[in-house]
Amino acid sequence: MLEIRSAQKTFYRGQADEKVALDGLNLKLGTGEFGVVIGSNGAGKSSMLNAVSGSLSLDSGQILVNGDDVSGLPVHKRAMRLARVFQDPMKGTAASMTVAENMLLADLRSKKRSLRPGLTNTRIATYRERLSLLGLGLENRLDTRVELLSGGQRQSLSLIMAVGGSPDLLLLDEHTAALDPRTADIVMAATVRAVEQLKLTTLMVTHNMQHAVDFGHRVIMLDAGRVRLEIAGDEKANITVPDLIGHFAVKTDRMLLAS
Ligand SMILES: Nc1ncnc2c1ncn2[C@@H]1O[C@H](COP(=O)(O)OP(=O)(O)OP(=O)(O)O)[C@@H](O)[C@H]1O
Repeated sequence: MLEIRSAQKTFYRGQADEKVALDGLNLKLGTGEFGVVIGSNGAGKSSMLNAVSGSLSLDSGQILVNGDDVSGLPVHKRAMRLARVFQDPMKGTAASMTVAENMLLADLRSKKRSLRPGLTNTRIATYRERLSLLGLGLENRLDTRVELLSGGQRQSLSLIMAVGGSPDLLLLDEHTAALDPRTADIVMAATVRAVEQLKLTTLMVTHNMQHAVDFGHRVIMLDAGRVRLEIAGDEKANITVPDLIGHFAVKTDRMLLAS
């Protein structure tokens, strides 16, 4: 469960280039719920994910994960409960380490630091099984250094590493945006499978309106640092890409009228 309460963040407050990134943002996501976040450039999507993961400190407001207020916790403490996959396939994995070593690193992230078992046969078997879900043959490349993988393979590995520890919250930050369409489909299919199987509470930011239509339980549209629109249930099931784009257009028309 995720709850964002009255999140406020202003960059360069009081200066000529003051930017309000989050303006009293409120959002609730139930356990196992998959929310898809859309919004124009500068709407506050990344700031929201950064505030949840702890890399951006709020001016005021709270972030609760499964009812616990994590607002004061640094990134590394929150990382034991949250997993995040970034847009850049190079970001989520350690290039000079092998696939298996990366999987082990991800496993240890959510464990107490005193417990440091190595790459045991049991672990290797588990990693093979997890990776085989992708259908990319990565389960046969456990000893390959990650820098030798393609961007799509690396991103798929990042996803499997992120969901491996069944995090309380999964943050997907345009995680398929840098991939070719076929690989993006593979990563999205693996995402949906993992989210459903593990009942992960998930927040996915995307600029891909087809993905917003096809995936998730709820579309959350941000605008100027707040939630402007939420679409769920039957409305979500029946929404089309032009409908969604129409919501962006309304904003543009309003802005034109105001100018
Ligand atoms: N580190 C920063 N310093 C100054 N201003 C920032 C910073 N990060 C974000 N902003 C500003 O905060 C506002 C929200 O930005 P944010 O990156 O959260 O939007 P976004 O919805 O993720 O946009 P995009 O779709 O372009 O990634 C913007 O006006 C942006 O210029």
